[in-house]
Amino acid sequence: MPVSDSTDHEGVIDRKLVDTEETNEPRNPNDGLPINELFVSLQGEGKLAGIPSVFVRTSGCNLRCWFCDSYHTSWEPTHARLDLEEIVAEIESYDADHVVLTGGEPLLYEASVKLLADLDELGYHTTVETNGTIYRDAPIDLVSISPKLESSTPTPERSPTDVGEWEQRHEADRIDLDSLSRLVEDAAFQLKFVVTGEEDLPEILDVLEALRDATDATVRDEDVLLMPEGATRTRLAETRTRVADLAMTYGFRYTPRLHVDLWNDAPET
Ligand SMILES: C[S@@+](CC[C@H](N)C(=O)[O-])C[C@H]1O[C@@H](n2cnc3c(N)ncnc32)[C@H](O)[C@@H]1O
Ligand SMILES: Nc1nc2[nH]cc(C(=O)O)c2c(=O)[nH]1
Ligand code: SF4
Ligand SMILES: [Mg+2]
Repeated sequence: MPVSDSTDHEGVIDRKLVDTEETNEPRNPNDGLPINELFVSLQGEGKLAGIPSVFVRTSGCNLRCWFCDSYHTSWEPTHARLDLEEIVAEIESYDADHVVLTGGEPLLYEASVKLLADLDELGYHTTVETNGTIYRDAPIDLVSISPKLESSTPTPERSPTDVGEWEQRHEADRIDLDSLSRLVEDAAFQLKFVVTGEEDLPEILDVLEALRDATDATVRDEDVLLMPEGATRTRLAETRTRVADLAMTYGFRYTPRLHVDLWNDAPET
């Protein structure tokens, strides 16, 4: 069960701790990681949906999707800085053998590599949720890549706050074929595209064609998942049937967002 109030759990993050340091700078892994939340839930998305998993959510992102369901890791980063030992101790206090490292963008940080190596040594199955723009050489059991389409780009009309420089930065950085190639070559992977409608499909086909040209790894259609855009039950109800139909039409896989069905947009779920 998700822990609704992290202060009830041993070794915890005080979610009220607000640290707005700039998080995109490389740091010494010994400095730990900026952690927005750490909780146990069911993996809600992708090939491993339904598996009890501990989620470690780093704060800070190099992109700014207008629809980001983790606003406090991207548009308004909020976190406590935890040592890797504290993070591992908190993970070990839960009864789960799957760990999902997510964010924000967890591969911004060299310390994520050290955390993944420590978890690997302890025998955990690790999934990394990443936007695919940054490659790091790390022991990962499943790299869950969610390349960002044009429909994710924030504009003054569809931005949760002042868009500033982010329309250009997001658009320039959202697809990096070199990183995508190296990520799919290194580990078992899934490509999980956030989809709103049919207009997203030509770009997905283009990204797949470019990736298949760029890599020797085999990218099967069953590794490609269409995920409905929606951070709330209400929004998902508008998108999911359309996206399921598109998966059938194009021969890709559909992934639900089980946690949204179960717990809507509650934190730590
Ligand atoms: C918050 S992101 C963190 C990891 C990484 N930054 C990324 O985007 O893959 C975790 C997952 O949530 C997805 N996501 C974020 N907001 C969403 C929304 N409104 N609807 C559907 N999926 C969303 C992302 O595409 C990604 O697969
Ligand atoms: N239950 C649950 N499953 C998830 N799978 C990926 C998530 C993420 O935010 O990366 C996520 C999440 O936030 N909650
Ligand atoms: S890349 Fe991920 S964390 Fe960053 S803004 Fe987009 S959905 Fe949010
Ligand atoms: Mg999430």
